[in-house]
Amino acid sequence: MVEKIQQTLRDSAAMRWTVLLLLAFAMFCSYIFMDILSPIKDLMQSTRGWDSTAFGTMQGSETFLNVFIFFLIFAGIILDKMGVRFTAILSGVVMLVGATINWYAVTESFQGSGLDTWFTNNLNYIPGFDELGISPFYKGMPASAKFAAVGFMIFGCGVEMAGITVSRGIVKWFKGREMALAMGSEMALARLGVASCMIFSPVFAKLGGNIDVSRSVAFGVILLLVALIMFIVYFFADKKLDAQTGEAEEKDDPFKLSDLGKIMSSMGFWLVALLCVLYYSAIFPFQKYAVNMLQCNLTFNPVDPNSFWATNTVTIIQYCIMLVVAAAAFASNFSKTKGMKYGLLALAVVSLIIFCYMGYMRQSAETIFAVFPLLAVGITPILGNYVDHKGKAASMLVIGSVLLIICHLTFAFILPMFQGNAIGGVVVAYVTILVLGASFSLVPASLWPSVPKLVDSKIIGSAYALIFWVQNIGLWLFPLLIGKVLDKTNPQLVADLKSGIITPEEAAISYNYTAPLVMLACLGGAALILGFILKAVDKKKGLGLELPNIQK
Ligand SMILES: C[C@H](N)C(=O)N[C@@H](CCCCN)C(=O)O
Repeated sequence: MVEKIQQTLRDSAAMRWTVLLLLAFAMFCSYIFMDILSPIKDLMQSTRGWDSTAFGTMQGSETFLNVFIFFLIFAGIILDKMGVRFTAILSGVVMLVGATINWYAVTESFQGSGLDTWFTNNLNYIPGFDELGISPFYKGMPASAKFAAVGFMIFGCGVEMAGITVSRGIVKWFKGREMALAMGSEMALARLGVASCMIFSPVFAKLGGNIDVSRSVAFGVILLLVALIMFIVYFFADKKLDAQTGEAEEKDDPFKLSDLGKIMSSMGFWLVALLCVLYYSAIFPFQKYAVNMLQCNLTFNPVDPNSFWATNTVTIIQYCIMLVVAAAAFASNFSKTKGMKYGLLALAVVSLIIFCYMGYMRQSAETIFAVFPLLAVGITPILGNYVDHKGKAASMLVIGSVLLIICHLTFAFILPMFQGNAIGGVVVAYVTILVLGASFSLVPASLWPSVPKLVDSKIIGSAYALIFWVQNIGLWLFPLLIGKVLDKTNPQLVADLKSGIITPEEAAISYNYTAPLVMLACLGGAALILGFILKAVDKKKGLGLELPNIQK
């Protein structure tokens, strides 16, 4: 019996974790591309003429096909019918195709091309969608932003498909083993991707002293090629596993439309799905504007371009320190002795302080914001472990929502008070970003492992597809809304920009972000109310959300 169990690939811890590394690294690359333009919003405005509405519409287009053409629901069906390895490769190809289109749209070669002319004159109106104000294009949107939106829509189909596929892949390889830790680790690596893109995207855009935003996107495209290679390697490992087990597990529970009905009749599922859309709408769309929000609210003293702090060597040193923070915090999860655990945590904290100091010395918003996903890298697996052994997932959702509200209100009302105070502003920004990072660990670490408690295990794939679909509605709407609210609440700035009183460069860093931030805090408020309702429903119906995943 023992001999038979040890014959399969997933029974080897090394093989299992290697497979996880392949999947997680593919997601790391995908998350880099997802936010590749976020830290260079100002450059998109100054070099490509994308105002906040154009930027927000383009960023929001990522989820358009998933939401309105129900691609995510089809992705769930494809996943259940065709299996994890086929869908993984398909999602990798779709991401790469979309990203390549997105890259071409922001290159110099696109400017003045036939496609540029065509997109300038067309796609100004999508019948049906336009009347509802939900079109991913609008009259006057720069052609490069429209074509980039087409690419980003396709990429969005691939990346969300990859998200549910990777979750199911992890279940396939880790079920009955360290599944929560594996999921937490995968999310941690994805967060490291976001931190990496915050640091490297502006570096590539400004490489060699001349600005070219397409270089950053090209960097993202190359990484997506690497992601595809990871999925191809995974394909062979997964095929070998199926050959060993003699089963095609992914086909055991085929997707049926009636499954959707079963999921939809679960109140707990809806509360979690709604909480998910509200919470994530206040995080991911914010991430796309956060760097610009800091540029607009903090006073940066220009760093001498010839100084040590302006060199790319510092970027690389800072990135290495970031890796030390992440690795030390992550490794502390596995340390056998208390001394080792606290030693690693102390190393993580000291490295984090050095990282923050370097961010301050570099006087750049993107390196300051890079600390946000970093904290999540370190503590998401720790919190996942906590949920596994101690439970309290619903309480963690509530605490995460409270922290979210506090952070957005601090950005809206307290940070602007420090304008002109270079050190005070950066300190408030760092503390708030770190607290937001803690919130972004509490919620994902407790939300995703709660889903299996709410629906039958046979329909978990469809449940993830449905929850992603609901969440994507918010991820589509809110980047767009933030952009629109920004332009509407800064009428003087928009008028001055139009009449040439201020340059696009000046305009790009002069927005007042109060209104969008209050809007995001309200989302947190709604998530908090749902969190309390969920806690009450959990208590009444005994959903088990506060119980540990691993029962002793
Ligand atoms: C954006 C995406 N739909 C999402 O929700 N991502 C989650 C992770 C979901 C679990 C993936 N294996 C996130 O917190 O990044």
